[in-house]
Order: sequence, then structure tokens, then C-alpha cells
Amino acid sequence: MRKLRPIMFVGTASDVGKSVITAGFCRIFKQDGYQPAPFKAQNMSLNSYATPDGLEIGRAQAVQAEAAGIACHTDMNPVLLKPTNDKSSQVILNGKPIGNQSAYDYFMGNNRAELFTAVKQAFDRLSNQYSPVVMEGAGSISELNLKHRDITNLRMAQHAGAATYLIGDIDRGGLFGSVYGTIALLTPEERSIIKGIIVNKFRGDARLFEDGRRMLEELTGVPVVGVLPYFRDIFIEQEDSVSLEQKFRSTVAGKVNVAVVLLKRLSNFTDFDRLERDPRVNLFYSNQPDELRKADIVILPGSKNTIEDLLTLKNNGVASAIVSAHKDGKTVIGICGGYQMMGERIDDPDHLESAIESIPGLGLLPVRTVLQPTKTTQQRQFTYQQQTARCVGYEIHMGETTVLGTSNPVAYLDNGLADGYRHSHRCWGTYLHGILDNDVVINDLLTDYSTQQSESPFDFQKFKDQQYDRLADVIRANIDMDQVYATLHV
Ligand SMILES: NC(=O)CC[C@H](N)C(=O)O
Repeated sequence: MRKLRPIMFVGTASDVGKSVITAGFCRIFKQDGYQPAPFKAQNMSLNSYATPDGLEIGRAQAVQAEAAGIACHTDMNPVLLKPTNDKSSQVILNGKPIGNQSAYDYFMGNNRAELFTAVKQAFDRLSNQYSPVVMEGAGSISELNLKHRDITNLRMAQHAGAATYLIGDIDRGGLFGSVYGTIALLTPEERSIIKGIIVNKFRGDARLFEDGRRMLEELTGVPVVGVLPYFRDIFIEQEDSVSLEQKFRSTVAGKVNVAVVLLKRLSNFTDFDRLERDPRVNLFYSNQPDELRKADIVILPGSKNTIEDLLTLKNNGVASAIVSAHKDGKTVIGICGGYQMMGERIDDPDHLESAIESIPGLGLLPVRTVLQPTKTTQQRQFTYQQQTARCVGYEIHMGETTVLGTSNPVAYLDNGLADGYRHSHRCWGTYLHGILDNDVVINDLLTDYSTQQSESPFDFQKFKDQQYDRLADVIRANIDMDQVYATLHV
């Protein structure tokens, strides 16, 4: 294996584009014949993924692994925090839940020494197998009050000996202040590992920024290795639900209108990326009963807090809008938490997700769910209904759902078990995240609403692969890769 030093991308703030740039560099190193792997010590997100060995990691690292052309592993993201409510998160360590914030407090004692040891071990295992490790920091690196117990940013970069690049976001403004300030607040040792600055999200002709670039270099003494354009035409999965805000839309005439119910703790919104790209479909997120009523298909997505999110829907009129959509003959489907909500009742006797022990469901499906301390995290292969095509998806849930009466599954898993409940063609629920990435499922969902057949089957995997290549092209065109490589030779 050709060896390079690890490289790390850190930010002046959150949402400056670290995860996308990390994914792009994973693809570049793969194209250049290296064996890269992504790493982020700690991620906070409700989008997660199941690894091939049945463990859970943040979705962003799974995406970056895909860009690197390798299977994902928990060593790429040893700590994942999944916010269940405003005060507490479920803590996933090396792929398994170790409890909620209270357990986390325990780990935080002693300035999180145990967690830091665990993430360093994960990094070391990864760097024995791959090179370069392409690392991502979290949020901003200048949160001085948190620095002594940081396990994700510069302490991790120092452990790894990573050539570190600071990303600033010019679109949100304040670039000079944030980049200059961030570097000024570093200790001399920390400063010595910062090898370059990347200006991200530049709109317009980057040549206009030449003066700015020189000023930034003079101010900080650190080279600006590139200015990346603001682009929206390359599809890379987003990790934050901040991006959902930009998707708020309503119905469109002449399209199959699909409404995804916007939940406070919506998890795995990547479930809808493929459907959103179908030319027959107008997909929008909404929590407005009137907008939901206008849709042809209503989808209840996953939730990290099924009971509290359902309670909100009951209070804001969305629950009755969904039930009346169903009565009016529209399609209503649920995925994971949404499937649980469609049933008769949900119980949480151990208060895994909230203080509320039990809530009646929407009563659309004869199933009942009890949240259990052991979590299912599995990649799945399955067949859908009577179709023979092999489909893929994954499960991530605490809930165990039982069918009251005769079963009528949505899908048949490769392990011989059945999944979900199908009340009718227009009313069903499943635990399978990613089910809507499969053509046979999408075509079945849309048959009642569109005479158009999808042209050629849409190969989502191939599409994503092309997008990683396009991302790599944009980075190569705007970042001086020779300069970057010069900092990586061991
Ligand atoms: N991903 C999900 O929707 C999970 C649903 C629910 N919170 C559970 O853990 O069972």
C-alpha cells in the first residue's frame, strides 16, 4: 500500500462543507490509486446507516466510504450522537448504543478520557489498513471552552499527525474574520499542523477573489490552496436537516405529488433522495395539514422519537389530515418510525425515547410496537411483494412490531423473515430504510398515479458514483492538488 499522511478537514463553523469536501477527497485519492478511508471521531446526526457487520454509523461516513469505494465500518465513525429530544442524545459507541445522555455524562467525566481513548483506537485500526485516512472535524475548531475535552478536532488531528486544512464559508460572510480569528486562536503546536486554507461556496468568477486570497495569506501566514465554487448541481447526500428547509415546497400540477411529513426528530431523510429525482414525482416536506391533504401520496418517515413526534402530529392537526387522506383513498405509507405510528399503539416501558410510556397510533395498520433496549441495525436484501427483483435496504430501530392477526408482509427478507404490514396497495408500512431506492417499489407506488413508465431503470448506485467523480473534478479544477500532495508525503 502506498502510504500518505492522514489529511484532515476542519471548519471555522458547522455547515461550511466539510463532509462534502471529505467525500470529494476520498474519491480523488481512490482515483489516484491510493486506498483512502474516511474518519470522523464523533458525529451528531439523525441520519445513520447499518454497516455490513450489523452496526451503526453516521450516514456521512457511509457516503464518504462509498466515495472511497470501500464498505463502511464503525471505525470510520466510532461515536455517533443521535438527539432524541432537546436535552438528550442516544450515544452510539463503536456501532452500539450505550445509553442516553446520562451514560454519556459518565463518559464525559475525566474530560472524556475513555471516549478519546476509544476513538484513537478506532483511528489506529483504520490507519493500519488504509492510506490516506481522510479525516473530518466537527463544527468550529475555535470553541475554546470545549477544547480541553475535544475528541473530534485538533486533538484528534495531532494524534493522527494529519495535514490539516481549514475550510471557511464565503457565502455566509465574515470569511476574513472567521479564518483569521480561528488561526489566531490556535496554540503554536496546533498552528503548525494547519497546512492550508480552503475557501468554500464562492459564487461567481473565482479570479475576482485573487486580492482576497493574497490578503488572507498575508494575514494568516497560511497558504490558500483553493477556492471552491458554490454548486448545487452535484448530488451528494446531505447530513443535516438544515438542508431540508431549502426543500420546502408544495404541490405541482401534472406531477405525482408526494408529501413527506416533516417531523421534529425525522431520521434518515436520505430515504427520499431517489424518489425526489424521479421525473414523475414532485416531492416535498410539510407539516401543514392543508398541504398534506393536497398530496397524492403521504409518507410518514422515520423518527428518533416516535411517541413525541406522533403526539405533535396529533396536536397540530397533521394526524387527522393523514387519516382523512387515507379515507379519501390516497396512498399513505410509513417507514420505520412512520410505520410504528401507523399502527394501533406504541409503548416505551423503559423510557428509551421519552417520558411518555404509551400512545395510541393512527390505527391505519393492525400492528403494535414496543421499544426495546436492544437495537436492530442490519443491512437487508429482500424481495418486494410478488416481485422477484432483489432489493436492498437497511434497518435501524429499537422498536419491535407485532402484527395483530394474520400477517400480510410488504417484503420478504433474505434471512427468511417477513417485514412490514400491507393493508392495501395504498396503505402499508415497513422497517426497511432505503426501500424507495429500489425501482420495483417506486414503480409500484406510482402506478396508480402515473401512466408514464420510468424510462430506463434508474441506476441510483451508478448515478451516485458519477456524482462523486463530478465532485472530484470540481475539487481538482479549483484546488492545487500538487500543493496538497506535497503536505502528505511521509
Ligand atoms: N429509524 C427509525 O425511524 C426508528 C424508529 C424508532 N425511533 C425506533 O427506534 O424504533
